[in-house]
Amino acid sequence: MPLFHQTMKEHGKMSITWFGPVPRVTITKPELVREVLSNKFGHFEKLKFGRLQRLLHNGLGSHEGEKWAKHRRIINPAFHLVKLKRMLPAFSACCTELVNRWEGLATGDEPREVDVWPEMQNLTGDVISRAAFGSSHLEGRRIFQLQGEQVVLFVLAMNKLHIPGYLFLPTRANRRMKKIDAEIEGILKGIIAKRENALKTGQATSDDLLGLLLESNMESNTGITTDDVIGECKLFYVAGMETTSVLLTWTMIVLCMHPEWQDRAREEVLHVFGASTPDYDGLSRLRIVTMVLYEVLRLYPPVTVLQRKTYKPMELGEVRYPTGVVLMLPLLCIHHDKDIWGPDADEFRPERFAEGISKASMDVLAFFPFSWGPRICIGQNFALLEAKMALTMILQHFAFELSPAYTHAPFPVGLLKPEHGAQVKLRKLQ
Ligand code: HEM
Repeated sequence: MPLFHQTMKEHGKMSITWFGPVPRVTITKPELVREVLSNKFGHFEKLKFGRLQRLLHNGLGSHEGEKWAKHRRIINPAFHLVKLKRMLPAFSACCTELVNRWEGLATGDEPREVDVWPEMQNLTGDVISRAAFGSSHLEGRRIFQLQGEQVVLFVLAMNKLHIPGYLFLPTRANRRMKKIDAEIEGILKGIIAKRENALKTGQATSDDLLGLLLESNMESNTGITTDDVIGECKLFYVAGMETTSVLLTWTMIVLCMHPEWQDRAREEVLHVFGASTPDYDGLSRLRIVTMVLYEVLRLYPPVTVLQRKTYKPMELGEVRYPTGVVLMLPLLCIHHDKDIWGPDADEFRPERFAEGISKASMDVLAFFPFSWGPRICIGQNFALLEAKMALTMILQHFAFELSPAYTHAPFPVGLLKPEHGAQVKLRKLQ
């Protein structure tokens, strides 16, 4: 993030820049970041991208006030521990498919080159489809392919948003975005109609996310509408698929760069599970794997910057802000701050998490890859469980190293992605 880096170098850790007529204040002191994210007095709101945002999703992540509180209350139970445990067979089924496909590729003694980034996108898209739609997950597959394309078009359109009415122009990209949106809505409406019929005749369980949303949709007055259900389903693909896929991608890349940690993680996995399918209790006991995932989330947080806007005049850290100021919280910079993490802040050292998050740095508030406060990521336990399951099964079956074709270029477009892919050589373990 060269702009943040340069601004902080020239003007210090707290600075102001202008985005056209909008003042943007960068805040990097962890206690101030925490104050913004805890939003005790409701003075901060999320940024709105209007029509463009609705083309991508219209769910929990963009709601405010009562609507947000109601949706969060309805969706929360889908992420309770007991529900997550029930999702584990779906996680392992998706991972088994991945391992089988890779085993088919890496036959013989020769290592086989694979770009693991699209592989991880497929995996996490499959996992979300199963968790959200249960038995209709195959129909959901098409959605994540379409949503993947929509995210790319969304990021390109963001750069042109300052041209008023741009979205209404019949450019090729705009027409494609609308077509994708219509196709996704069509698939979701089909899945929803099928499930509603099944619910009415008492055939379906409400265990998955769609079931929970529809149950609430059927409660008159207090429930949510069918459009809301569609908005939330779209969001789950955007929020849950790309984030976890980049976490897994960076984890594989970093474990290639640090084979000693790959060996340690594999030793632990084989010690706990041998060749068996991972279960919940075993996954919760994985210490080295957890330390590795935390250190990857610190160095390569999928979400690199959070943004909020002042909704009313307010005071923060002895500075008084008017309405409409954008507050930039560059979590990537805070995760790399040498004053907080020590002189080796840029190095991969999972052992800093050996005694948990609270002892990893000089400031317990400085690690927040899933954000903080009331709007903390609803899927963080889901994502960590999924990542542990996938990494465990990969380590059980393969050793991996970087391919000469790989170029290290973390690239923050929307999320922190590998600009030129993630080519890795896989060797099947006997
Ligand atoms: C490594 C994986 C993930 C990371 C790093 C991550 C990170 C985040 C962050 C930083 C936010 C806060 C955004 C903001 O306030 O501006 C967020 C919100 C959210 N995340 Fe995640 N996320 C991950 C996985 C998931 C998964 C798997 C799901 C769903 C299955 C999910 C669903 C959501 C939702 C619905 C919100 C909005 C919550 C609200 O506004 O109340 N995320 N995530």
